Amino acid sequence: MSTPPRLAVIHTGGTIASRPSPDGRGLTPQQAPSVPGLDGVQVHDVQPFSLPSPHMTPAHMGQLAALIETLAPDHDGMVVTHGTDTLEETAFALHLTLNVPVPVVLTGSMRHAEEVSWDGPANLLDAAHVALHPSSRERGPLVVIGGDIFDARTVTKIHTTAVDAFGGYPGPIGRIDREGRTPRLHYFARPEPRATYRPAHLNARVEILYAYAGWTGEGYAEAEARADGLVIAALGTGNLPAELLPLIRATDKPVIIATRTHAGPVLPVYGYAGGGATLVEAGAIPASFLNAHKARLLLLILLGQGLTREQIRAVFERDEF
Ligand SMILES: NC(=O)C[C@H](N)C(=O)O
Repeated sequence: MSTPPRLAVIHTGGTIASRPSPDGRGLTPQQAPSVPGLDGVQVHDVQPFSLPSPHMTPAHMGQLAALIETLAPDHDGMVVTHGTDTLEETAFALHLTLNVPVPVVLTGSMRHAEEVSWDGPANLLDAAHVALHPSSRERGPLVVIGGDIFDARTVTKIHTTAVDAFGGYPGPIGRIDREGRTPRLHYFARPEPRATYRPAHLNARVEILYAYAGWTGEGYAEAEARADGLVIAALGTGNLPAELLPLIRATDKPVIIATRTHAGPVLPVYGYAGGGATLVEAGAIPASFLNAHKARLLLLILLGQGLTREQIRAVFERDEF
């Protein structure tokens, strides 16, 4: 008799575990959900935290990675339930640090268990099927929401309330549907090799600044003084008002230029003061196509690994993430 597949479900909180609190003060994580309708699978539930995801920190992400590494040898697939607000950050932190052969799939819900349109059970079942499917191996941590399968590098939350709240450029890398009770899973591309990192700590201070028309650098000097590195959500292909150029030139800390635009790479093409070409010439590092909060996590991890500014530049330039 063959042994049943073993699935670990790691619960961290979020709306998928939330209900209206009895004191009428709004939704709070209260009860981890169970996977519905998974016959013939040995499910092992673990609950390291019960957090709304805005309370998630890099330290929690590090604890989660360590837990996944401990559980991986005894499981065939792993699901992580998570609040959707910072789900993409945890997924990316795991993508950068985890090196386990077992598929790891993050999911959450946009509606809570007492709403008529609760999306938790279907997302959880989809995530479980994806995690146990052999084609999900070697792809790094995945995110499954609304039947779409995303990779951790590009996925992002694109809507505050819709059930299909996740997207990102260029979009899903796969799709899961069910024919009756049978899962039908398709991937649109082959797995790719990816770099992983082993930071000694996740304590570096990395702050994000958000650019806007008329910004003359308010907040920059304070952030630069206290942080180990900065990320700027800059304009378009990675441009800033002219006032930022001398400020960036004056620091030898890593300053990563991401974009506040929702898709596309940062390219140092403009030569006017503050244009991307001048920022790079002044020492800034383009974030490639990572959004500001993912670029922040990569920088945090590279600083925790002890990399110099030039080594950090090489990682971003070569897309080693
Ligand atoms: N849909 C959700 O899970 C949102 C919730 N605020 C969270 O991220 O914990």
